[in-house]
Parts: sequence; structure tokens; C-alpha cells
Amino acid sequence: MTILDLQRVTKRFGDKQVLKGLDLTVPTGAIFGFVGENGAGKTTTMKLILGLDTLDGGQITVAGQPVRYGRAVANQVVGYLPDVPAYYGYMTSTEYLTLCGRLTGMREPDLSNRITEMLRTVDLPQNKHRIHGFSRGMKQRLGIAQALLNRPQLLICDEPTSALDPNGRSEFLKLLASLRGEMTILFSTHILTDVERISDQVGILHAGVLQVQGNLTALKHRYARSQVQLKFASSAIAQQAVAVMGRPATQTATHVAVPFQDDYAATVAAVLKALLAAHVVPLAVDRQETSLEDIFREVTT
Ligand SMILES: Nc1ncnc2c1ncn2[C@@H]1O[C@H](COP(=O)(O)OP(=O)(O)OP(=O)(O)O)[C@@H](O)[C@H]1O
Repeated sequence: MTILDLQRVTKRFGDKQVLKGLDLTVPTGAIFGFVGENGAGKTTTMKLILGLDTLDGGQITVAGQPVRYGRAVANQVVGYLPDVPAYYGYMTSTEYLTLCGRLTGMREPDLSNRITEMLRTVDLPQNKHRIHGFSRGMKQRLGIAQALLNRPQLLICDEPTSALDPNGRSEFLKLLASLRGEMTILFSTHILTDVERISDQVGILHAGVLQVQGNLTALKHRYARSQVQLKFASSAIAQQAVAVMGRPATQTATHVAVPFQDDYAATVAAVLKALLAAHVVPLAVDRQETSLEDIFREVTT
């Protein structure tokens, strides 16, 4: 089942063609990490999904319903957390959520019950504190409470962790992960380790199209690069190691990566033999795993 489907979507601002025929499919129930360089068009794509901007070409459907600019049909099933949520700072979180709920047609007593439930979900106290005194992390959590108020099937978050410190990020990711199974989540980010931590699906936007999309584990398998990684005490020793190895190797500061075809053990044995013969001793030897960052670099450069 697919909750979100973009087909051949194009979008231009002036003479800049941002989206050039974007196809994107998000399976129901996925946590989808949407990544791309600055200016790749992630926010633009999210605004198009929300019907907040006009499509130049192509089509978007959310839960089987076509999205049209300015029409909120699809928005009844979508919750949105913008990159910089705007609040009325003089309100308390309960007052703010009450306003949001009323604007979307929620009524008492469902609204009050839902607000209590959502504040508990995002771990915010139901008290008289005004939003202007909230930390960035608390504001992001309030943003999620607002986005979830209307029981969306699809939650869209635009760079939700970029302004948070490591603890705030970790808590926020746990909150998103705790929603798994209740809804589908599409979130954009530059922090690839965040995607690796909670996403099962990933899409990499580059040059106006999705260069790669799919299950993260399958992608890592597909892009797996077989390399032995060696660590040395200094860059000078690493450089010396490359010189005595007699095989292709890439040095990055104190590390040297040696590609191999099939046999990890045989490669390590041959490399160590050459190094020890020259009295060059590595501090560590490891098999390099493919990270999302490796895949990102490969498809965007
Ligand atoms: N309303 C607009 N008018 C003109 N240009 C725009 C508009 N909105 C976006 N752009 C341009 O479209 C391109 C894509 O912007 P967008 O914000 O979608 O990228 P992004 O991938 O979200 O970037 P970032 O990661 O930096 O937030 C950028 O070059 C941006 O300057």
C-alpha cells in the first residue's frame, strides 16, 4: 500500500528548474528519510505535497486523493511540522493547541481529551507556562503535538532536528520512532545518522530527481563497498603504509582504505604481511561498513 505518490513532478522558480520530473513513493507505515543537499528542493516538495504551492507538472496523491493547490482535501489526512514553527508566544501550549484544533473543526469534548493525550505523548506539562519561555526542543515537541492533533495518517516534518542539541535530537528521534505503526512519517534532514537511526526507507534528492529511493538495508547492500580500513598512529605512517602495500589504497589522514573483491581474510593477510615486512604496524584493522553518507556521496557527486 502507498500513502504518498509523486509522479513526474516539476517545479520552477524563475529560471531555476528545482524539480525535474520527481517520482517519489512512500509505503504506508514507513518512516521515510528525505535527504538532499541545501537547495535540492526538499521544502519545495513538502509544500507541494501539502498543496501550499502550485505544481508546474506531474501529479501528487495522498491516501489516493489528488493534491490540488489551496485545497485542503489531502490535508485532512496530513499533519505538518514546518522547519521553523511559528507560535503565539503569549499562549500556553493548551491554549495554542485549542486554537489549532478549533481551526481544523475539532469540537469539545474530543478536543480537550486529545490535547491532554498529545501533551502526554510529547512529554510536555499541561500548565500555565507561556510558549515564549520554551526551549527549542519543547517548541519542536509542541509542533509535533499540533501536527498530530487531527489524527493524521501521514506526518510530514521539515528538518525537525536541525536546531536541537544532541540530547534534544535524541529525544525527538525517540518520539518520532514511538509513532511507528500508528502513522507514516516523511521527514527531511541533513543529519544522515538520524535517518539511519529511525528510518526504514530513504530517498536522496539531487539534480531535481530522486537519485535513490527504497529500503535502507537493501540500499546499503546494493552500494556496499568492500574495503579493509586500517588506522595508523600518524598521517606520515599512513602514507608510508600506502607506499609499501603495493596495491590500490586511499589515505585520509591517519586512515587507509584498501578495496578488495571477495576474500576479506586473504586481503588482510596480504596487507599485513607487506606492512610488517616494512615494520609498519597499524593500530587497528577493520572491515568498513557502508553508511548512508557513503551512498549520499556516491549519488550526489
Ligand atoms: N518561493 C520561492 N521563490 C524563489 N525561489 C525559491 C522559492 N522557494 C524555493 N526557492 C528556491 O528553490 C530551491 C530549492 O529550495 P528548497 O527550500 O526547496 O530546498 P531544500 O532542499 O529544502 O534546502 P535546505 O536543505 O537548504 O532547506 C532553492 O534554490 C531556493 O532558493
